[in-house]
Amino acid sequence: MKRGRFITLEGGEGVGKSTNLQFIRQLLVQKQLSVILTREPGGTELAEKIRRLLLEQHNESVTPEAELLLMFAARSQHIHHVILPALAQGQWVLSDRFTDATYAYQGGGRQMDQAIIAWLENTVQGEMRPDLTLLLDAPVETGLLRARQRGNLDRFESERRDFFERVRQAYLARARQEPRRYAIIDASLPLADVQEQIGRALEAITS
Ligand SMILES: Nc1ncnc2c1ncn2[C@@H]1O[C@H](COP(=O)(O)OP(=O)(O)OP(=O)(O)O)[C@@H](O)[C@H]1O
Ligand SMILES: Cc1cn([C@H]2C[C@H](O)[C@@H](COP(=O)(O)O)O2)c(=O)[nH]c1=O
Repeated sequence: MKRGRFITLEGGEGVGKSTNLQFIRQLLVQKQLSVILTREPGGTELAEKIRRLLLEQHNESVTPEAELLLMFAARSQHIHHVILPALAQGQWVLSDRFTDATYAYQGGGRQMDQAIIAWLENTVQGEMRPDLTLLLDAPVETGLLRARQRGNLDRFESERRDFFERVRQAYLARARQEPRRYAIIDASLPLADVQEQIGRALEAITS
């Protein structure tokens, strides 16, 4: 059986990942592809519990190292119980965030050493990497305004603006380093224009 493809959707807070995940699913289904939607941190029962620990506010501060290790603990469960089995069955896997988010949030936002992230990436994932990554990029203020309209802020959404500026720049730097895997989508435009760009980016991988 032909192995499925692994597509990830990345970007800062409120840039429209959840909204466009459904749109991408429809595009792939129209092409007769079998698709599963998933997310990080999360995607399995245990990984979703870790997600709750990561996103909720705590009375004690969370160290950057604890945060980083929890991200990769959840990722290991997700890869072995969901992503790899689905790809082996020929399904296409569409994930709302993956390891590029770790480089952006823990590497860029928290300013952790990229070499440590790369070591964890290689240890947990081996050679497994996404086939295509769509980076929804918008000015920090645009995304935060959209996200904050939803109400309650989680532990990440409560960060300061300079944190999100570093996240955005880290994402853009990675996208420029790996232009064959990444498509940068201007997510500040109206939804129809965003989806036109996404449709074009998917053409190459689906045709
Ligand atoms: N291009 C767009 N123009 C205007 N509003 C948009 C656009 N895309 C999404 N939105 C709106 O912005 C809000 C945030 O979108 P969405 O939840 O899809 O973002 P997200 O990236 O998944 O957010 P988060 O990372 O915080 O979970 C929603 O209310 C959505 O309807
Ligand atoms: C995978 C991953 C995620 N994060 C952060 C980014 C977001 O603030 C939350 C996830 O919530 P959302 O609904 O997807 O916005 O987690 C991170 O810091 N590092 C990661 O590797």
